[in-house]
Amino acid sequence: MSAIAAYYGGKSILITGATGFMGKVLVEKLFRTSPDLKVIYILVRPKAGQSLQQRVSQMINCKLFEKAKEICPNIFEKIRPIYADLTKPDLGISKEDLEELLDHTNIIFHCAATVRFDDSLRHALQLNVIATQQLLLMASQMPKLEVFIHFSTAYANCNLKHIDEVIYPCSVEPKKLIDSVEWLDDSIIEEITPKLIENRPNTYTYTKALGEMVVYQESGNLNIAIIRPSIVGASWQEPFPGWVDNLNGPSGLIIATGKGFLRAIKATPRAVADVVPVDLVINLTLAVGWHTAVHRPKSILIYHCTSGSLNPCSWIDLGFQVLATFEKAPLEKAFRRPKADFTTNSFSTYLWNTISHMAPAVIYDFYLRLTGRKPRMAKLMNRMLKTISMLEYFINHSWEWSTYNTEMLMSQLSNEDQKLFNFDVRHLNWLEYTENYCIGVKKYLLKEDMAGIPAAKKHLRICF
Ligand SMILES: CCCCCCCCCCCCCCCC(=O)SCCNC(=O)CCNC(=O)[C@H](O)C(C)(C)COP(=O)(O)OP(=O)(O)OC[C@H]1O[C@@H](n2cnc3c(N)ncnc32)[C@H](O)[C@@H]1OP(=O)(O)O
Ligand SMILES: NC(=O)C1=CN([C@@H]2O[C@H](COP(=O)(O)OP(=O)(O)OC[C@H]3O[C@@H](n4cnc5c(N)ncnc54)[C@H](OP(=O)(O)O)[C@@H]3O)[C@@H](O)[C@H]2O)C=CC1
Repeated sequence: MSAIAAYYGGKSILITGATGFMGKVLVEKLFRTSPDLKVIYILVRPKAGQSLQQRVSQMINCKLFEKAKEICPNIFEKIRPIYADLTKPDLGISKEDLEELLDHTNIIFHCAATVRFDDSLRHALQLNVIATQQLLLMASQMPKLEVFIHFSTAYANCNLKHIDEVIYPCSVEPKKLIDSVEWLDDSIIEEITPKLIENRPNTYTYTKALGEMVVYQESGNLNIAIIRPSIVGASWQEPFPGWVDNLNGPSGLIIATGKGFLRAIKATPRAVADVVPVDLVINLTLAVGWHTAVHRPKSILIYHCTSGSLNPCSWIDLGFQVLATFEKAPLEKAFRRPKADFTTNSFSTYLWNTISHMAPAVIYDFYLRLTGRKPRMAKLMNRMLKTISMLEYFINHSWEWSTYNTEMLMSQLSNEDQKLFNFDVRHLNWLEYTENYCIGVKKYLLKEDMAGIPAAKKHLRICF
């Protein structure tokens, strides 16, 4: 009998960010391994004119949940969507809903965040820091709460080279900053942002670091653990290989490469591509939840969920593997033949961007105009270059993360739990994983049919 699966049985679990990439995988795994759990409360905001119930239906009716629905046919009854908006006071939760949450919640997984690299400091603070603070306050009023799991990122302290499983202080107190942005004008906040984030690349990593400080400062008597994943990619094994549903992290760039838009990128070829599969992150999360609840460590433990120190893969190897997969299973209607050159300085990057990215786009737009169609390629290319400029920092630096707590936890699991909640990245075969990732991107993100591969190959023959 799995101790971890048994722990979640009969529990009332509150999840923020359940409609996001990681949140969905967390909900799915919980239902698949602990179908006897009592209820999962998910904090959801209405979006794109959809009601909460419609959002839940859309989530549960996607392919990811097929297996879980077989194992737990009453998933719909066990999910209780709660209207919430994490940018609002009291998280936008109604009084009645709040009472229900306070009375019943046993476990909290706090996944919600803004993961945008270009967010304003005000908005990133609101979601990644203030909402965390409010959720902790709510948690402190829950008599049945056993554990609070907070999702951070391995890059919260990307201003350091070696990162231990500890909380590092930021130069400005989160509370002081929160007070200040309340009365400061947006233009002034924008002006001071570079000074505040210091040598971090964006407000995301900075506010995730502040979020950790808030967790530390406001933990009170709560039983808390923090998970810090690095770059989260498609699923490795569960519930099936290659599942991914958004463009974040490497996924968007994998598509851009497969479609022949992105043919060169400024990167340190031998730097570690610290990607971790989403199912591995969720397995670790559930194991941490169980361990923290059962063993109640004296202080907040931080768990790095990274691959570089145990099973490293370089950006150049990843690039080759992506190209090799798209040779066997190309994406449909590629703009150009896939290629993945790595540039190492600003001048060659500028040259490549002009010759290999912008020039073909401008020429193609000219052709579209000549044939009476609307030009679109240069605009798309500019957008891609902007995205790359935001991600470049992460492919041109290297970090070392210690994984003492993660390894300690692994050694404490029974054989059965090590299999059912496998988070041992040493078993990951990068070649196989990357191939499944690219196929997953093709099937689940782009919704391309595998039967179209011969036509896609034929199309590539006429590409330049
Ligand atoms: C072969 C070699 C592989 C190498 C592979 C290297 C991977 C190297 C990853 C490092 C990654 C570190 C990750 C840290 C780990 C965390 O802790 S955080 C989690 C990761 N977070 C992210 O990845 C968020 C990054 N994205 C953003 O911040 C914003 O999307 C951007 C880049 C600022 C763009 O903002 P925007 O201009 O407002 O655009 P947005 O509305 O978001 O999207 C505009 C268009 O761009 C597209 N797009 C959005 N994101 C992407 C994307 N990532 N890629 C492509 N297109 C995209 C959208 O589809 C959209 O197209 P349309 O639907 O309009 O046709
Ligand atoms: N993906 C990655 O590579 C990594 C992610 N992480 C961390 O993991 C966690 C999950 O990330 P991921 O799943 O990728 O992120 P997603 O962007 O896929 O999901 C974010 C979730 O937060 C919710 N959310 C955002 N704003 C609000 C709001 N105002 N009110 C209520 N809910 C809101 C979103 O809801 P909605 O569906 O309505 O938009 C969504 O459910 C985050 O804390 C992130 O920092 C850490 C390392 C790497």
